[in-house]
Amino acid sequence: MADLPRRFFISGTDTDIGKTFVSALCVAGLSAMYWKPVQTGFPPDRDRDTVQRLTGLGDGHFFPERFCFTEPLSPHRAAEKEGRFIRLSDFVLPDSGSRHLVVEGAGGVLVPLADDLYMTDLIRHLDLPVLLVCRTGLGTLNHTFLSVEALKNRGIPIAGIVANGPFHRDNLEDLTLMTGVPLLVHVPFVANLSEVDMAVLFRTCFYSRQV
Ligand SMILES: Nc1ncnc2c1ncn2[C@@H]1O[C@H](COP(=O)(O)OP(=O)(O)OP(=O)(O)O)[C@@H](O)[C@H]1O
Ligand SMILES: C[C@H](N)[C@H](N)CCCCCC(=O)O
Ligand SMILES: [Mg+2]
Repeated sequence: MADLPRRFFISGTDTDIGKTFVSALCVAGLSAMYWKPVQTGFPPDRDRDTVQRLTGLGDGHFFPERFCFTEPLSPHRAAEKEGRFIRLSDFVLPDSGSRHLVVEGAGGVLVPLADDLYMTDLIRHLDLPVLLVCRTGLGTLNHTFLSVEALKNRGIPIAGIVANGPFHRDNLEDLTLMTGVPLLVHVPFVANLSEVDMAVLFRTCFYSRQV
């Protein structure tokens, strides 16, 4: 099984890349706790609810967001539109006890939380290793290499890459060979989410290595 730390931060190479989907996999497969520190576009978007729907787990697996903003924007702009301000001191990592803890970011690794405050600053503040979610197709090499460089340059440990989407052997090999970051797992595209058992899919993905 791909080694996963007890507590980790799921970031990605972009928004809409599959962080919540991969979070749901990990929460289901590890019976973990889930925390989305900053949610924008709520309502209607709430990743916490999506993870609960996909996993079928009870409220006890979910910590409340530290910030929810209405506008579906970058957190710094969403906060500004509500006259609010995000500071690092606002964030305290919740205690998940003996359970795994999955923390999901918003967008990619350098999304701004405020002027001169970025998602990477939050990751370092929480002192968590990163699972970096990327797409599998054309374009992922550049996006992933840029994200890996941003994390490495800030001394943020990367637990591994999660390649999310249709299988692409060359890209999956290059992603790890050219970054030195382990490819933890390839998550396939699931056509019918209503029929998938996320815990089973987690074990299928994380216990059997495809490349
Ligand atoms: N492997 C997959 N199979 C099927 N659908 C997927 C898969 N990965 C992601 N999706 C779908 O793609 C959409 C975007 O995924 P997701 O919400 O996880 O992105 P995100 O990175 O969490 O976005 P945000 O930055 O807003 O948090 C969702 O509708 C999700 O269900
Ligand atoms: C609204 C969206 N679903 C995310 N929650 C926030 C994504 C911020 C992306 C900012 C950017 O990289 O341009
Ligand atoms: Mg999400």
